[in-house]
This record gives sequence, C-alpha cells and structure tokens, in this order.
Amino acid sequence: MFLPTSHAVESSSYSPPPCQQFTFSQIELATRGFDESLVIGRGGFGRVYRGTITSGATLLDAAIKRLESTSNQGAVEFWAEIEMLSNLRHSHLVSLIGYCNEGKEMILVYWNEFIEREAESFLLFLIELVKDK
Ligand SMILES: Nc1ncnc2c1ncn2[C@@H]1O[C@H](COP(=O)(O)OP(=O)(O)OP(=O)(O)O)[C@@H](O)[C@H]1O
Repeated sequence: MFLPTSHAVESSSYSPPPCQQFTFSQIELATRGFDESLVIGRGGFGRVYRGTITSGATLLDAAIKRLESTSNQGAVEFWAEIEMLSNLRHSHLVSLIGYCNEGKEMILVYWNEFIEREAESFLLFLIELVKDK
C-alpha cells in the first residue's frame, strides 16, 4: 500500500463526505478512459492513474487504482482497504476519497499525495522567502 503523509484536508475549506461511491462513468471521465499517459504508478492491485474527479461541487486531484484481472488481489483486499481506510478517516491520515464497484470493476480513489506534497513544498519555499526579507 502507498503510505500517505498527513494531508492538507485540515487546512482546506473542503470537507470530504464519508467514503463516496463513484459510478464507472465518473471514473472513465476522470481518467479520460484510462489513458495510459495518466498512469502514475503500478502496484499489486494494478495501474494507478492520475485523474480529476468531481466530488459535489469540488474538483479533486486524485490517484485512481483499478483492480486488474491479472492481479493476485481481489474483492477481499478491495473491501478490506475501504473498511480500514474509512475507519481511519477521522485521523486525517488517510487518503481514500471513495471507490467504484460496478460489475467486475473494483476501483479505489485516493487523494493525489504527490500534488499535495508539491503544494506543501512550494508553501514552505514561499515562507522561507518571506522570512529572508
Ligand atoms: N494516493 C496516491 N497519490 C499519488 N500516487 C500514488 C497514490 N497511491 C499510489 N500512488 C502511486 O502508485 C504506485 C503504486 O501504488 P500502490 O499502492 O498500488 O502499490 P504498492 O505501494 O506497491 O502497494 P500494494 O502492492 O501493496 O498494493 C505508488 O508507488 C505511487 O507511485
């Protein structure tokens, strides 16, 4: 599992609803039909895509993990991940936004941690810049 750092939810005005269920069409839209150019990683579950997904009125930068048929992981791991991360949400340590389970599709949607880290680094850079003046 990708280990997230504590993320920017606390400082953001966006308050995520509890683990959301997405339709497959929403996931397809977010990943431009699982465009290979949007693949940002690959793990035991399958490919991880960068995508922009709509949550209410907010657009979120997400990491979208799609279970591949060749994976040795399956429904057990999929539901275990949702249950475990949903229970941990209150600690703000966890990056799960939601999931999609339509037909055979099992897809997990996380915050894109790399984007947040980049934003945090940029903020720290700006703070240092202001301090030096
Ligand atoms: N929330 C995320 N934000 C940004 N990139 C991610 C995120 N989750 C996964 N990734 C990217 O996808 C890659 C694979 O992640 P994934 O969690 O599927 O594999 P893993 O860490 O090998 O875990 P496992 O094999 O146990 O499922 C990571 O190395 C990372 O590059």
